[in-house]
Amino acid sequence: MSLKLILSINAGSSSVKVSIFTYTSPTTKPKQIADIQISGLTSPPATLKYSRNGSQQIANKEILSVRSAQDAWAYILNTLINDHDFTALQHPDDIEFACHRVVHGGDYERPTRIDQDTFHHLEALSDLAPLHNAGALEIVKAVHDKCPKTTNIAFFDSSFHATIPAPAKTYAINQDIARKNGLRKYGFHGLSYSYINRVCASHLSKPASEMNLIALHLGSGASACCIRNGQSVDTSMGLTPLAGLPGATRSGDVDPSLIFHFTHEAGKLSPGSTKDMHITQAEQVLNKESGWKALTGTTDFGTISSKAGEGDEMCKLAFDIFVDRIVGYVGSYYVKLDGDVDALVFAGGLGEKGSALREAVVKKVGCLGFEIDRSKNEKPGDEVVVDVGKEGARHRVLVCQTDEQAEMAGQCAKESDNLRRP
Ligand SMILES: Nc1ncnc2c1ncn2[C@@H]1O[C@H](COP(=O)(O)OP(=O)(O)O)[C@@H](O)[C@H]1O
Ligand SMILES: CC(=O)OP(=O)(O)O
Ligand SMILES: [Mg+2]
Repeated sequence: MSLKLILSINAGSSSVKVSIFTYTSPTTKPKQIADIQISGLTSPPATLKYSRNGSQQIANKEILSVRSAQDAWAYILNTLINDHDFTALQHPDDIEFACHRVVHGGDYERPTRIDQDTFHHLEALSDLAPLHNAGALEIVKAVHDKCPKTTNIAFFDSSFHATIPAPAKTYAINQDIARKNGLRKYGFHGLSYSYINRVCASHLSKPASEMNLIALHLGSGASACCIRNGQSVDTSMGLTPLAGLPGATRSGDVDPSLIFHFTHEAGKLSPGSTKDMHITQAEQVLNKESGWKALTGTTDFGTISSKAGEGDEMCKLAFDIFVDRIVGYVGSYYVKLDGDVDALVFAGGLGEKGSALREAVVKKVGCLGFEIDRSKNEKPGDEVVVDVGKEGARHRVLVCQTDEQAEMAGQCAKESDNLRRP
């Protein structure tokens, strides 16, 4: 019999990333054997990258036909199955577990096997994560159809934030209605924060349960997380991933009244709604037509950052808005941690690649004891965690190559005996 595989699927708002792992037992760490991703879904043409056993097979191939998470998944599965040299994955039955990153998990606090009931519960949450859940569930359906023997497990971005205390997660609104409708802060990017906490703990030789971090996951969607003793005690996203920091197409926090002055049709159903997902014009505007795209015309922060450096006015404004909002969270979380901070951590596409952004943020929070080492910051290298702070500074600054797929695979292997279908 061939080796059993875990396939981890991460449907982000601008990308679909899939990693394939082998595993032998619940106590051994899964080994990544292939990684394939399609990114740039919000700034076409999308590009494909594929590597197997550490060697690159495809580098940045432009694929004009792919425009959605579903297209991306179909393209990825085809690429894997048609790679006849990928001997570990020759047949769909080789995949024992498919791990799906599901952004909004409502009250789910643990990874959950997806049966019909769970699927319907998650469908009901799609309206609360309009850039994510519906796409992820389409992929679940496709795996279910194409790989009938595979067990599908949902891993929730919101689970890591189940520890946020009441004052931080409660909105100051009528609590009867809040409870009835589940209106509270959930928080997202939790798979990433869980991974960041663990690998940074190992980098600093500290137990994961004693880590105090201000962690920034800055991707197409961006958030900040305050971690005390290895647990989330606050985060910037809220009921939905719209709250907090701006993103590629998201406004982040605005005065809630703003939308009624922006359009008189705020409450009407948006033409962007589908059979499975209902969103209002307000949600359409603030989730899909705002952020970097609205300010600069592009969702690629790499481009924005370099144009800002060349003096483009709107790109500079977008860059400065981001720095302004990020440092607001760093200051707030520094106070929540009573200044007892092991590190400020940058992760996610922009956090890992955006050296100018890191430099600008760290400079602004210099008064708290963070300092950047410019040469380390320019080229942090390929290690999972790298120090980019100045030696001798009061607090450390780290860059972490976060890996939501590895986080899911690790948790899946550990709990495989419980997650397997009876
Ligand atoms: N060199 C760069 N500098 C700054 N940002 C970058 C750079 N390269 C890519 N990015 C940003 O990273 C984003 C993708 O981040 P990622 O975390 O992979 O996205 P997702 O939210 O889809 O998971 C891109 O949209 C782009 O804005
Ligand atoms: C929650 C969220 O915004 O995720 P992503 O950054 O992957 O789009
Ligand atoms: Mg992401």
